[in-house]
Amino acid sequence: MTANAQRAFSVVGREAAEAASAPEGGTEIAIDGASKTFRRGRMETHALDGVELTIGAGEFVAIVGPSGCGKSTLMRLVAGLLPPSSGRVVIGGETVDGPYTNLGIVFQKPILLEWRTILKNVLLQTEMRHRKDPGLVDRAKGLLAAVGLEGFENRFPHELSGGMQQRVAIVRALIHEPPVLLMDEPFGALDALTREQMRIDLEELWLASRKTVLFITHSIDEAVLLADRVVVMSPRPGKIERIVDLDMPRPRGLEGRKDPDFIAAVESITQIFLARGVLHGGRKGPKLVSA
Ligand SMILES: Nc1ncnc2c1ncn2[C@@H]1O[C@H](COP(=O)(O)OP(=O)(O)OP(=O)(O)O)[C@@H](O)[C@H]1O
Repeated sequence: MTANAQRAFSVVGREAAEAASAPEGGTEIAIDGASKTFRRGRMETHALDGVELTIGAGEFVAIVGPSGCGKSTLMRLVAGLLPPSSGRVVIGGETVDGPYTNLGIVFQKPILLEWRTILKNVLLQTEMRHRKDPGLVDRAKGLLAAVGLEGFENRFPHELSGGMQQRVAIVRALIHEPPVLLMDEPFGALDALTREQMRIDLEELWLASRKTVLFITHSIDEAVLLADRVVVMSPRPGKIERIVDLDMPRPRGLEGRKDPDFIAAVESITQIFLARGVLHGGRKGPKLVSA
């Protein structure tokens, strides 16, 4: 699958660019002082507080933070699915003021339509956008093959494992060649081995297409192995606590874990969570040091 994915994705990217003038690579995302407070009656939840972050075109940024710190809320602001209470999100120079469609989203659950085949689940994305570019079916098949699903095009979701279904969800998010990919805990529901493989495959897909990726995860390891920068968020109301730059060579694959920079980055993020009381070392665990 490894060499296959590279090949299929660069071919798919080239064909898409030729057929639909879709941009290769990503688009810059600027989050400009975004805050969000949810209100219901007299109840207020201050979910996000003044988040300031620019994600460069083609950059892979991961966000880690404790449960409830506003990670999904931030993603929904970027996608235009929620309006910020203050501040704004700008994608490719355009202020987001409603659902932003030139992106792909992958959630923790694949959310496939049981009555549609795998191929038709993927093509749903293009049907909703009224896209009729030539070669769409071939492109969908190429992407499915690139994620190891050749021969499953005419199967139904219940015939696939959880990991395979999540691969379909990733293909569905990529079929319209969006310059931006938002991923909210995409591997959170998978077993550890499948999750590891998905992580390796995602890095390859990204290397071949260089989309701008915003990736939310609870796993420090996953964030460090995948990202160019890891954004560490504070407990609610979520603020950016620290941004960790990662300059490890790619592809990081399985070997990435041996890199001294990986070990140092995981340690430094763990210390931030220990210092904030998000993690506890246990009796034999690491001592709490102030981060
Ligand atoms: N639609 C909503 N109405 C009211 N409160 C909400 C809404 N969506 C989220 N919240 C609240 O905002 C806060 C942040 O939620 P959010 O889902 O963004 O956190 P998260 O960091 O993604 O959490 P997790 O890691 O557990 O998925 C939480 O306190 C949540 O209860």
